Amino acid sequence: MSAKTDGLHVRGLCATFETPRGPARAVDGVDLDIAPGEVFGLVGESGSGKSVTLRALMRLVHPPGRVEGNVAWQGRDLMAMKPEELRRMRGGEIAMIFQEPMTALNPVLPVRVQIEENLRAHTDMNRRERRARALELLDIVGIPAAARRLDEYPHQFSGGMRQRVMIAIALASSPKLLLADEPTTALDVTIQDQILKLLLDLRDEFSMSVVFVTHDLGVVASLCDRMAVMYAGRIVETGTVSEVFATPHHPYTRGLLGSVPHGGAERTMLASIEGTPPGLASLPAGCAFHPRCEFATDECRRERPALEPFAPGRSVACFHHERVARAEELA
Ligand SMILES: Nc1ncnc2c1ncn2[C@@H]1O[C@H](COP(=O)(O)OP(=O)(O)OP(=O)(O)O)[C@@H](O)[C@H]1O
Ligand code: NI
Repeated sequence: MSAKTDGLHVRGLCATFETPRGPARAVDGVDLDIAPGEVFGLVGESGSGKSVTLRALMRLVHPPGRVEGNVAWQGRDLMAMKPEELRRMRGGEIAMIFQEPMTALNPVLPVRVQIEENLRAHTDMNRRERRARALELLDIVGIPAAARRLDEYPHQFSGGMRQRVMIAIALASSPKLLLADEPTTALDVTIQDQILKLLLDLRDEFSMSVVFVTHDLGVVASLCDRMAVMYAGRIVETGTVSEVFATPHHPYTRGLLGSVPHGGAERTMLASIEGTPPGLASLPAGCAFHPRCEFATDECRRERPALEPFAPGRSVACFHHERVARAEELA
């Protein structure tokens, strides 16, 4: 593992669950490098392992689930951290936001108390400073009449406002890394846009890194610097967003991007691809994507392609990636 001391560096991350059909590797050898201030998009079909990746790297996969691999954050080894140290890190330097805010919010505590709790746990502010900062945070996330709303309970907020409350709580600790798992999917489009814009502003203000899990390619195009595409627990392609959108090298990426106009930042969900994703406990031999792939050859049915660099900053796990890229250029 490299000795880089800033950002997030993940090597060989695996997460395994026991299922009635045998062990299922939901995350299988994932590598990630996220620089400070970088916004990184993680995409892939439902079940490809995006959420488990985020949980695994925060060590939130509980037994009998197992996690292996190396995760270094600012030069510190998250996998070797004591539970106490890890708890301080989570919700502190590293914050997480999810699709469903009610799971992250405490229904019986006013919003003010929840923000101030987080400030108390993760900053050395005194009581007066915490009060002032709580108000400021609700303001930052764009909640109107923040002073009045501070003493309300989560259920008194609408879906979009509740999402903002969750973000305000997450940001109370001034995180350096935000793990965002489809935090806007449940909201209507205008509110989604406001919250995404807010996240970008906050990225600038706090210079935090963001790992963004989403099904929305428009979000990736307008928000993210680099991206990775996951299939059956593995990363099959990575690169800058503009390069991957312009010339996908993996047939799966090509399929996902199918409906996106080149360089377009329209709100476009991942295209659906013919066939279904494989069951994790019974992956096909060779490349897991081969049964759905129009480029597949005997080699693909026999051997599993490794994720390999083919250009600066670009990697792909496909024996035929040059053919795929050419097909894209001809299209
Ligand atoms: N606790 C668990 N026990 C067993 N299997 C699990 C567990 N958690 C997740 N999985 C399996 O791991 C695989 C990856 O799930 P994950 O939630 O990461 O997918 P995802 O890419 O986030 O999908 P979505 O886009 O629907 O959120 C799935 O097959 C899922 O069923
Ligand atoms: Ni998920």
